Amino acid sequence: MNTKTIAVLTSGGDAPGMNAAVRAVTRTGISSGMRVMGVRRGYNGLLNRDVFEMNLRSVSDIINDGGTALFTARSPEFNTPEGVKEAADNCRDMGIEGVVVIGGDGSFRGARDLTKAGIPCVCVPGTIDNDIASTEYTIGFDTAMNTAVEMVDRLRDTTESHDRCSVVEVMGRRCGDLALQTGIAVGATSILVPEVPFDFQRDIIDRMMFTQKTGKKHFIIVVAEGVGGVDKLAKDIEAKTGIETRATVLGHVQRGGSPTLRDRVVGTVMGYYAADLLYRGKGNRVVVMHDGKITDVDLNEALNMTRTFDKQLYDIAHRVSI
Ligand SMILES: Nc1ncnc2c1ncn2[C@@H]1O[C@H](COP(=O)(O)OP(=O)(O)OP(=O)(O)O)[C@@H](O)[C@H]1O
Ligand SMILES: O=P(O)(O)OC[C@H]1O[C@](O)(CO)[C@@H](O)[C@@H]1O
Ligand SMILES: [Mg+2]
Repeated sequence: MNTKTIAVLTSGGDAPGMNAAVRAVTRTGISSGMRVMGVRRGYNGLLNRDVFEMNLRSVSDIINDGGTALFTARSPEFNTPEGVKEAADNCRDMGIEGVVVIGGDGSFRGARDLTKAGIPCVCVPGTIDNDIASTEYTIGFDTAMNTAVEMVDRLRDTTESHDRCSVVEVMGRRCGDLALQTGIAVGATSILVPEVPFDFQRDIIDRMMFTQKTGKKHFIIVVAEGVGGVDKLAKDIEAKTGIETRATVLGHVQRGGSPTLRDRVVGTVMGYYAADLLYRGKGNRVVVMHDGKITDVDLNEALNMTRTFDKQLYDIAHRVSI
């Protein structure tokens, strides 16, 4: 049986490209003959019934916007058995037969619970962290990487002018992908990620001293948020090397901005795919990128997968930063 009324929401941290996905879900759903409801502020919108019917023009002029036009939230109220039941009851009451959830791993766990409570969900990976095991790519990652690179390039100008060292923290709570890609692109002397334990002397100081001997006078150390501690690290580096060192946390600036071409295109294709799955009566799925192609996997299986960090790329990064 085809789903006749579906809803779409964005949840967790916003990510550039979420709007492209919302737009594609809406237009694919409507052009397939379904009603499409927009839910504001993630799972909170299901609890508060903050839901409105979308038309083809509801999603005009958002493909180029950062953030999410549906707003987002982290909802502790939903993350309880009572909250999930209330959200599912509200969906039934409002005639919502399936939900597209655009968000990160936490949002996917919420979608699994909502599916179990009788409302089939299809998940779309939208997070700048790229930390979802079932997919090679999450919407927002490319824009965030490019923003981080632009910001570190600016830091490099001042770092170089002063013969200093800059320790810069990029986002990524439990995932070093953003740090790794950014670190490579800015030629960082060291990249610290939560997936690979580091030794302060061997992986930072010795590297700085080695490159200094061959004439290097300024240094960039990229640190993932999941490693943290950049202020202390900067002090320790300065104390050990005598090189003036500054710490910078890039923070939420990395989540904003107009999405790159890649995030608009991947967001569009994943959104289309998600609405089409619900149209074909398929729930409990995650839309993923696998070998560069968009496909789907079972939601429970997706949540049981473990992510592998690209250690080979990490090693290459350090081989060439000497
Ligand atoms: N284990 C869980 N069971 C049910 N719902 C959950 C669970 N974990 C998270 N959620 C719901 O999903 C919301 C978003 O989760 P979370 O804050 O972890 O962000 P996310 O989707 O992982 O995105 P990101 O990490 O990219 O910011 C939570 O506020 C909560 O409502
Ligand atoms: O916006 P908040 O709640 O401060 O969350 C920050 C977290 O969200 C993320 O940006 C992912 O969306 C993480 O990289 C970061 O740890
Ligand atoms: Mg998450």
